Amino acid sequence: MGRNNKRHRGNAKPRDDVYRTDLVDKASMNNSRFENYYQAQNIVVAEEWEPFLEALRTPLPTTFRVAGSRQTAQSLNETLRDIHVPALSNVVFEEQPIPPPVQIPWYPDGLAWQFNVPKKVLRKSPEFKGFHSFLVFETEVGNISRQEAVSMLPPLFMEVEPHHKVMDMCAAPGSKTAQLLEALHAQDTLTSTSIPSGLLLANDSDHKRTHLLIHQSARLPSPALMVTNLDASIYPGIKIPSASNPQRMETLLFDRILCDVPCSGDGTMRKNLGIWKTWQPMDGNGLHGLQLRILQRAMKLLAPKGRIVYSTCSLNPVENEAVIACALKTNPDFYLIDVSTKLPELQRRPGLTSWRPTDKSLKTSYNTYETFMQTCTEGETVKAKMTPGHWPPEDVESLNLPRCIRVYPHLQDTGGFFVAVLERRVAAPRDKKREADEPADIPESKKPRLDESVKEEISEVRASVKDAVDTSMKTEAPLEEDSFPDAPSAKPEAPEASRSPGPPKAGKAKKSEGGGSFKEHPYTFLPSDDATLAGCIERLHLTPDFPCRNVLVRNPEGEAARSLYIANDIVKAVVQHNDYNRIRLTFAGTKVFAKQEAGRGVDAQFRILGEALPLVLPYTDPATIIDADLAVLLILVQSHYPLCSVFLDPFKTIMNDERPGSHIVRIPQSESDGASLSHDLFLPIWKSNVSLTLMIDKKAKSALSMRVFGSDITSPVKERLVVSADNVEAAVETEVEHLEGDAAVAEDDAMT
Ligand SMILES: C[S@@+](CC[C@H](N)C(=O)[O-])C[C@H]1O[C@@H](n2cnc3c(N)ncnc32)[C@H](O)[C@@H]1O
Repeated sequence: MGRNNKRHRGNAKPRDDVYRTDLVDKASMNNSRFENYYQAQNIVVAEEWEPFLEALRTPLPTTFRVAGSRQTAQSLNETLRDIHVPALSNVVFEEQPIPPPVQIPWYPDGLAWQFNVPKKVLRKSPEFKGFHSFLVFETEVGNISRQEAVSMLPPLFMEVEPHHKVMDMCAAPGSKTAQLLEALHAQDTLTSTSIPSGLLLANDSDHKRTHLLIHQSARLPSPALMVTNLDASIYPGIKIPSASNPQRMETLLFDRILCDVPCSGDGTMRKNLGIWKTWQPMDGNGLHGLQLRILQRAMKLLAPKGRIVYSTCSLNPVENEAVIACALKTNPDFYLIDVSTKLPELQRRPGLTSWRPTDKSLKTSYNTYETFMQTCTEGETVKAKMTPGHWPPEDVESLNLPRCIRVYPHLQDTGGFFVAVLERRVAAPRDKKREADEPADIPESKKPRLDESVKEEISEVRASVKDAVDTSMKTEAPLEEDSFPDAPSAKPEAPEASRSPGPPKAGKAKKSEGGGSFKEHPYTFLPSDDATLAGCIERLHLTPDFPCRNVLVRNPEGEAARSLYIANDIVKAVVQHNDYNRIRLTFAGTKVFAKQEAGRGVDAQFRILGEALPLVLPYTDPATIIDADLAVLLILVQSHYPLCSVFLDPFKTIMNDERPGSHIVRIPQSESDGASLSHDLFLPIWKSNVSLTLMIDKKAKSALSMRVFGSDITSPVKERLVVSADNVEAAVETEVEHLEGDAAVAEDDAMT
């Protein structure tokens, strides 16, 4: 977003309105610097130039994807295809036909969609209004993710498998992290393990943004997730015990690394209109150094035969092909993979082999670094940002740069994007491990010999480290990406600097960028015979194969007090063998159990968190799962604390006989009285002395209600029980229990 980007707060017009391209005059979407620069680069052939510019000036469609690895994904997609799309197929608004949503042709299994409907239609057309509410609800519970189409590409090229060790170097706010997590969990079913053996380490140098990322990722709770807050360009080696000899420590190398680096973001102009006004070539020139250092660090951390995906939402070759070329030249055991047959429906253009950087003066673009230098007088500050690496190397043809992918707005009505997929040839693991271990400042004597131009590049890069850090916030994924127009905010207030891609900040590097004070609670794994844990396992009917040695707590005392988390073996190994302050570990694993007051005369005990149920279910004794039906579900969804006595038998008798505490109910796939459930549903409930509660949050309850009963039938506020003469005592008891219970949950939430 441009320098003059205004922030919108309080009663000001919401950002979404201001930045809608259909509300901004097309005539103001001009920038001769931009046009001259990109014409000089020949980024598209002459006949495509006008369609390219025209597409850039047209509103970007709304795009979303159905979250892939959830049990509900397929049936939700069917609901979209078979119910919503037909219902939206003949909508006419103010005498204009409005096209229904369509599937994005290249996205696997048809799980990604797009539609292009003005906000007015979403608000006023009854058909689209209903569809919009459906999207908002399903987004809030994590079944749908609003994401720009092109931003869905990098994770697809990663080809992540559940056993992979994956790193997302610049991860916040986390839309791609969520996709990577889904891929790690791709094999989840309710009968197989829900704990992948792999790892996803998501990192971002902005501390506040790492918390947004954690919030986003909570939609797919994963014991395989870790979040750190470091500068990716100097990411330290992480120690884990060697697989062959657990007494020996080795450096963790990753099978897959995503470098979705900070960039100038001119591929997002259809959405971030401020860029039209402010674009200038130094935006990209200034970021090249940081982008290169992040990619080079990723190369050091990659396992032999591993894969790196480098991506930007910039069209600028200086931020794209130039970075790839420099990185390949300094790391000859890497090469660009030919991915031309992957996602065959994706229309793309090849990477460039020639480009002509220019500087602030914009007088001309220059063929070579040498010509550029000849035009500069000594001491011109602008030179500091231009290095030989900004230009194509002499042997550019040998690097296979056309294997990079360029996506342009006019090809398939998307944003502009760049992706390169790099693989490491097999190399001696010993050397690779040592390189990975070394931080950025490798002693001169140990450095591999480099040719002169590369040496010069590196010294320039080092000289501009501070500068690059200042500019690193230039483009961050805009945070509204995750919600639909008019949707209530589902996330904490975003930090000011991250609301939109902003201009480089002058002055010192921000404290939060991987260097300031770090105040997170430590991570303590409980002994598997911990008495509280054993009690929890017994009460929740967990099977002996439940991985109790992987349960951790996060409080200064290291006690099983209010919340229990679970992390898989590799996350545990990283936590136990690395100082969490050094790697600025902000999050590890996922919360599965929380303590809850049980009511009068019953001890507080742990309950299963609704969102963690898919994780815990494979470890639950099936004989203890209580059968219910759509009539039971209707009452649980409609009321907050229905008395056991309001249900019909056999459910009523079963629940009356159950002890107070956490239980799981199963509602089989069925249809009745207009309600329809397309697959078996498992839900956590809580039994107090005399009543039941469905233990999922309000939004999840509403989304469930819409899905099964066709509308939101949940009670807007806590209803008071209708008290008749024969249930007055029970009703009073229920109210007291829930007041106690609510207080405990509120306290618990505040603690975690
Ligand atoms: C393009 S955004 C990433 C978007 C993210 N991958 C997603 O899909 O939601 C770039 C991110 O890089 C982060 N960043 C900037 N400089 C960094 C550095 N030196 N190390 C790590 N992260 C950095 C920014 O805070 C920003 O969140």
